[in-house]
Amino acid sequence: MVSLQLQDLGAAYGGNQVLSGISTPPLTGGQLVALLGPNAAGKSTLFRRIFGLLPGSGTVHIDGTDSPNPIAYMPQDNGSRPVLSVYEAILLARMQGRRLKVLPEDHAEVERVLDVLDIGHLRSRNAGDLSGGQRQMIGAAQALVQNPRVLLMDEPTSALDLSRQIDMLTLLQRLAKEQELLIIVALHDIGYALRFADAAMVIDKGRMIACGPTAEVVTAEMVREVFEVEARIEPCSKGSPQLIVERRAAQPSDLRPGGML
Ligand SMILES: Nc1ncnc2c1ncn2[C@@H]1O[C@H](COP(=O)(O)OP(=O)(O)OP(=O)(O)O)[C@@H](O)[C@H]1O
Repeated sequence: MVSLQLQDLGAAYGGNQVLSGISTPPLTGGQLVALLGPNAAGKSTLFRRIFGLLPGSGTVHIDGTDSPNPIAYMPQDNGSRPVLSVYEAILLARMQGRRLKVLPEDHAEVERVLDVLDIGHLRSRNAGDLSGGQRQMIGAAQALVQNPRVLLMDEPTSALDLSRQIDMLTLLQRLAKEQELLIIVALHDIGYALRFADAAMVIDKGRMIACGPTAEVVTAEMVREVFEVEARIEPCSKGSPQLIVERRAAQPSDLRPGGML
């Protein structure tokens, strides 16, 4: 089974150090892992560093696979290629790092992901003419069609409506289990992390705060410290944990004369 371990990763843009000392225990396939952190914490940068788009210190270890391209990365905004149809854009993603000749199995894979994501009706549309949510679904298709063992997805639900958010996270949870993939999703919705993720990584100001089983990592204390919000985590009537946000946590600056309190 695939496993990914980060050791002391760092990354910088120019002279600006954005990530440092990011380490994890081995994260094994079969799990959906939520990557959590406030705006500008370094989540996208961490994905770029793991995927090899950014140089930096430290090591990314991948074991348990002989795939030449074990990792796929879905960026926050996959941009658009107005000259391609949706089908062609997904096929192009499939061929990256493979070979020049398109084989029947490549077309079969494109058909498979169109079907899995229920976006077959978009196949002939111009990839540049899609809505934000449709573009996000195409981005997911472009990552899945590469048949990765490790899938990094940067806020894959941010542009989706409520039912599609649930569909997407349910699908990722199922794919992780059925195909023993390691799927890491950056999320802003901590409630979704509690509901869907087996494990969670929390980063803040470019540092790893916690990494482990979701129930151990996502606590009211962590939410207060990292997200500056007072919240409770309580089981809903069906027994699953949910986040109940009460208010913004008081900050030292709020206590100064003229501050919020
Ligand atoms: N291409 C870049 N050049 C210079 N600085 C960058 C670049 N991309 C990101 N940064 C900076 O790196 C820091 C981390 O950004 P990053 O996009 O990784 O955060 P994030 O956790 O994904 O944020 P968000 O939740 O807002 O998407 C920020 O201070 C950001 O301004």
